[in-house]
Amino acid sequence: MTVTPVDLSVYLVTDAAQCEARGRSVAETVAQAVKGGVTAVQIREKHTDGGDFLRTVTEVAAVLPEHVALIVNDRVDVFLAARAAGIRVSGVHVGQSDLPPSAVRDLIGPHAVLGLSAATPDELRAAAQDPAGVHHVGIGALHATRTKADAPPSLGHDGFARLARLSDLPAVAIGGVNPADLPRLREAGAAGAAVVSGICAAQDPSAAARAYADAWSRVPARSREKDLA
Ligand SMILES: Cc1ncc(COP(=O)(O)OP(=O)(O)O)c(N)n1
Ligand SMILES: Cc1ncsc1CCOP(=O)(O)O
Ligand SMILES: [Mg+2]
Repeated sequence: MTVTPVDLSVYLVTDAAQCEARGRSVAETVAQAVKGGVTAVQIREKHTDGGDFLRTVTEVAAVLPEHVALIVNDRVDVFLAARAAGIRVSGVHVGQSDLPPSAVRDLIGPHAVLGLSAATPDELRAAAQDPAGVHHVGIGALHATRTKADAPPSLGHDGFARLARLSDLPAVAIGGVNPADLPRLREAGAAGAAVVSGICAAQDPSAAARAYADAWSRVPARSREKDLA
């Protein structure tokens, strides 16, 4: 696995319904959020057909600066179709009930980002040992969330830190993450925070993203070894 480094510190995961409820498309929301400091974007479409999903990925890619990773949730076929069409997509995020990481890696190749959800010690250890080369893990839910009905139970900060410590993979927290959580997450060695409603449902996605980016940068980066010792 030789993946280009990705900044996951302020990781926006999109929700079309939340964006539309604010009168914006997903791409408009992403464009505003990037101005506020979002560093990575995942397109998550749970109720959309393949064609519309691909259109959204295409629209988002068109507004995304080169340095911001674009990750596709669940749909390896949409990632492959986008890449085949010459759209800059960085990788795929899958969960425990999606295609297994090894199958995804075979399809996306050695250079694409592969994110995997993990919510238990066994899932964390398996991710770390997976020869497919999982690039990072999404650990959640940090707090209760209304965005995902079947989200795993809340871990809280202590639970997140305990899980993150079990592997050397970069770990992002997800689920009800607010800007106030970011200093504690960074101190626990997190690579970042994945956020849906905190940005998609915000009146001003740029200001919301800036609040996350500022909160992240308030805590100096420390070596992961030191953080997790
Ligand atoms: C960064 C990140 N972490 C976790 C998830 C959740 O993925 P999954 O468990 O597959 O659930 P769905 O998002 O597919 O409903 C994620 N999407 N991103
Ligand atoms: C996709 C996902 N996976 C675990 S919790 C969650 C939803 C997080 O959404 P929000 O940031 O609005 O709580
Ligand atoms: Mg999934």
